[in-house]
Amino acid sequence: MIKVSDLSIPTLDDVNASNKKILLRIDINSPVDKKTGKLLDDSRIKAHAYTVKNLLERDNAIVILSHQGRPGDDDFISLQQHAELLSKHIGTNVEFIEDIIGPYAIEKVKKIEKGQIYLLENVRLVSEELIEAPPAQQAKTFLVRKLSPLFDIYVNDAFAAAHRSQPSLVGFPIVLPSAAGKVMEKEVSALAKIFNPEDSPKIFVLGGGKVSDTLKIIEHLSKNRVADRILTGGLVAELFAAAKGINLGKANMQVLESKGLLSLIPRARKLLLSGAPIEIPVDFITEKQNGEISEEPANNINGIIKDIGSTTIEIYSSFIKEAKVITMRGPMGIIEDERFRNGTKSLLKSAFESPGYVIIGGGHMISMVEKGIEINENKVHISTGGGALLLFLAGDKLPALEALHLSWVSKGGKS
Ligand SMILES: Nc1ncnc2c1ncn2[C@@H]1O[C@H](COP(=O)(O)OP(=O)(O)OP(=O)(O)O)[C@@H](O)[C@H]1O
Ligand SMILES: O=C(O)[C@H](O)COP(=O)(O)O
Repeated sequence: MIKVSDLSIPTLDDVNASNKKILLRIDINSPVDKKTGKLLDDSRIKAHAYTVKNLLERDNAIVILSHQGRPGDDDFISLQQHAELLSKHIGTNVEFIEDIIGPYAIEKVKKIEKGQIYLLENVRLVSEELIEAPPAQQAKTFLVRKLSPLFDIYVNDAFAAAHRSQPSLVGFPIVLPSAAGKVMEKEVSALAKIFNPEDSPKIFVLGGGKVSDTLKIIEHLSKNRVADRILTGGLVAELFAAAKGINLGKANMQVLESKGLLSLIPRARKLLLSGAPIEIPVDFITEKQNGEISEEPANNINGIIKDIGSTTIEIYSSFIKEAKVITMRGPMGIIEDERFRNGTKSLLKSAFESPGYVIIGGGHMISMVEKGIEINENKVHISTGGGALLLFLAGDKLPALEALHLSWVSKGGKS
């Protein structure tokens, strides 16, 4: 049992997860190379392999659900590659089932035997999965009604998706005995232990491309007064620069417009005016149409913004070195291109060298942590979460954790 504020979260040891048919929700949403469609990083797959192995050792039959990307985006792809990588990390074959709730999947799941592992297709192909609603409502979806009668236990290991109130995350705990998996347990207990609200200064380094989500997170961090300083990069920085009235040039404003981000400017401006401790880069690495790469001050931009500049790196690094806790999510630049990785790499280096505690989250950010470097677990927590991690640190109750709590108390705290 894990206690998170007033929530009681059951673990695998609380639900007798042996010799059972288990529905396991994981989050193996991974960065994808736009050109080749290949996965760029398998950190999340590796992390969840540990839970699957644990369930396998307990003589269970395991059916796995996960999502990848969002409909309409380049990284909204099949889970075929994920099944291969999961097999590699577990050391046992994970059969990929190209179906979710159709007759093929249902027949396969009915016949699954102990020791077998199936990975169903990307759950976001089921349109219901994209609608957020309270657990009781999600329990009535086709997804939950079709799959739940085929299982004994539901295990939620998807910490990285725990901030979404989607059927695969909050619907099943209403109808099945449920528990947190090993990754969920490790994340929640580690973060609760290391993240002391009293420790300051707390610095958040927030970049990447999920601007709308990050804006919401900054609103929460600011409202709950959790952050002493928020260092922005990536498209998040561009939004705040535009909100501050900095002229980023026509081409960059067009990038913001094409991503539907201009409508977020009033909210970003409100945060700035309310005194939220948001820092904006003073220079950027840009690329012109003819391929020329330059470093330009924020108030005189001619190319397209691709990374933060060297003065920004210097200033941000000095803040990072003074912090007690540094949380980083979302890269500073377009890291898919090697030429624009320097900002992210340099800030990661500063964080690892700083005396403060470092929490790193988000698929792209994790992929930038050098493979093979020694991580001191007493000083660094590499989280599988991105948005979920930050909302958890902001003090929000995550819907998936609330649903596990509901499941537990509805059974009188018994399995
Ligand atoms: N200036 C920029 N302009 C456009 N895209 C950018 C810029 N800076 C970063 N990005 C893009 O942001 C994307 C990563 O952002 P994202 O918010 O998904 O981070 P993440 O670490 O993967 O977090 P999560 O796992 O929570 O999604 C990359 O594809 C990168 O190219
Ligand atoms: O990468 C993430 O943050 C999680 O997989 C959740 O994905 P989402 O932001 O598309 O819901």
